[in-house]
This record gives sequence, C-alpha cells and structure tokens, in this order.
Amino acid sequence: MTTKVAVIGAKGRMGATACEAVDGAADLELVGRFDEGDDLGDLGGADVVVEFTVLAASERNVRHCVERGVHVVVGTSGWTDDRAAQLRTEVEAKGGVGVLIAPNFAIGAVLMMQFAKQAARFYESVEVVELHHPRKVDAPSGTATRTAELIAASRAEAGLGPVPDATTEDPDGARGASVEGVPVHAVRLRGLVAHQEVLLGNEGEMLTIRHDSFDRVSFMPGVLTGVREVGKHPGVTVGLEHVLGI
Ligand SMILES: NC(=O)c1ccc[n+]([C@@H]2O[C@H](COP(=O)([O-])OP(=O)(O)OC[C@H]3O[C@@H](n4cnc5c(N)ncnc54)[C@H](O)[C@@H]3O)[C@@H](O)[C@H]2O)c1
Ligand SMILES: O=C(O)C1=N[C@H](C(=O)O)CCC1
Repeated sequence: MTTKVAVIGAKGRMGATACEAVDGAADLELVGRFDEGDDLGDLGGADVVVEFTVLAASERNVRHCVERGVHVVVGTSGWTDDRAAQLRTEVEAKGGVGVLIAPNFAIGAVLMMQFAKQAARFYESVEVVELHHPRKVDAPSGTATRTAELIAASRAEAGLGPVPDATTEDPDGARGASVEGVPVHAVRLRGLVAHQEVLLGNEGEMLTIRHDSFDRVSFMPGVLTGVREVGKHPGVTVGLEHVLGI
C-alpha cells in the first residue's frame, strides 16, 4: 500500500526537491503540491504532509493538518521548544496524529548535533559557526539554535559555568548571538548550501565538529524516513534522532 503525501512550500528550494524525492519513491504517492496563496483544503487526501515554508506560515499550516488528522513532517526553521510545546496539547487532543519537527534532515547534521551534545560537558569553551547560502532569510539557522540548546543543556547538567569571555566592548555584535549562553555566528556566502562547525576548546586543545550539505538532496533520505515513520510517533517529536533511534 502506498502512503499519500502532499508538500506545502512546493515551489521553494526544499519543497521542490521534496516533491522529486517523493515522486521517485515507489512506496509514496505525491497527491498535492501547495504554495503561498493556495487553499490547503483537504490537503489532496494526503496521509502525510511535508512542510517547508517560513515560520510565519508554518504554524498555521501545521495546525491545518493536525485539525484534519493528517501527520506532518516539518522542516521549516524557527520552531522553538516553546512553540512545539504550545502545539503539543492540540496534537495530543487529536489522538494518533504525529508531528515531526526536524531542524535538519541531513543524517550527518543530526550526528553532528549529537556529537556536540556528547562533547559539550568536557570543554570550557564552545562556539557555533553556521554558514549558509545568501538567500536564507533566517539567522541564526534552526540547526545552530538547536545545537546551542543541546550544548547548553549538557553544560548545565555537567555543572559548567558560562563560557570564558573577557569582552566588555562589542558595540556591533562581533561576538555573535548568544543562544542560551552559547555564542552563535552566522555566515552568508554565495556558493554555500548549509554548513556548520562546532568549536570546542580547552587549555592546549581544540575539537572541531563540522558538517557540510553540498546539495539539498542530502536532506531527502531524512525527509523520506520522516514521512515513513511519523505515523508511528503520535504527538510532537522534535529532532530526527528520535525517529532514527540515535
Ligand atoms: N530541516 C531541514 O533539514 C531544512 C533544510 C533546508 C531548509 N530548511 C528550512 O526550510 C524552509 C524553506 O527553505 P527553502 O530554502 O525551501 O526556502 P524557499 O524560500 O525556497 O521556499 C519557501 C517556500 O514557501 C512558500 N510559502 C511561503 N509562505 C507560504 C504559505 N503561507 N503557504 C504555503 N507556502 C508558502 C514560498 O512561496 C516558497 O515557495 C526554511 O525555513 C529553511 O530554513 C530546513
Ligand atoms: O537552507 C536553509 O535554509 C537551511 N535551513 C535549515 C536551518 O535553518 O538549520 C537547515 C539547513 C539548511
């Protein structure tokens, strides 16, 4: 039996790539392509929706799916823990509906975040540098924000204090954003797709954890796994690692 899939944000870079990936999978059927201005209606009869738009639209789109009992795989950036928590009650009221929110679907990026989480408790200093194509509208990236949150939780659990930093003069924000106390720097550069480095430092040593997505196809195995698995995970799940069993 095939799973019917619709894509919201289908004219975008990720949505278009997701449509191709779903089209090419023998066990999936692409039943709907929606973009800005389209009436989502019954979502083309989809069992699962893939959502890659902008945060301002994403929450409304996801709620539209949940209200109709349709599972959703969300790739749009900016879904904080607070936003996901607000959605949780509504999703739980719907019984078996699953919403999977993944800041990054590339398997290597999921591993990079998990490695950073593991390493964080051993290092005094940590900084995250995310590097993306210049058409990206949000900064810092969802991946960098999630990485910083995971690192901050590990540091807190290990009883580590603030990262050492003597800066007192920084009128232009050269030290980057602070996400839960972790400095995050965003680079936008023609030629890039999606890249991130986590720099961890101690006296006399440094560990660099880096991931590169050179092409949007790198996200597709994760998206398709999400589509196949989301129905088995009722409620709201944040992070592909939970579906991959990492
Ligand atoms: N989770 C991941 O692995 C991953 C990977 C890449 C990108 N992203 C995120 O996915 C999102 C989309 O990225 P992109 O590069 O495809 O952007 P994009 O600008 O190419 O595409 C976004 C699409 O959403 C459409 N859209 C806007 N408002 C809409 C609405 N109300 N209803 C339906 N469609 C609407 C736009 O018309 C556009 O076609 C971003 O938030 C990006 O950060 C996530
Ligand atoms: O290209 C983008 O936009 C990406 N967005 C996600 C993020 O914000 O982390 C994932 C990587 C690519």
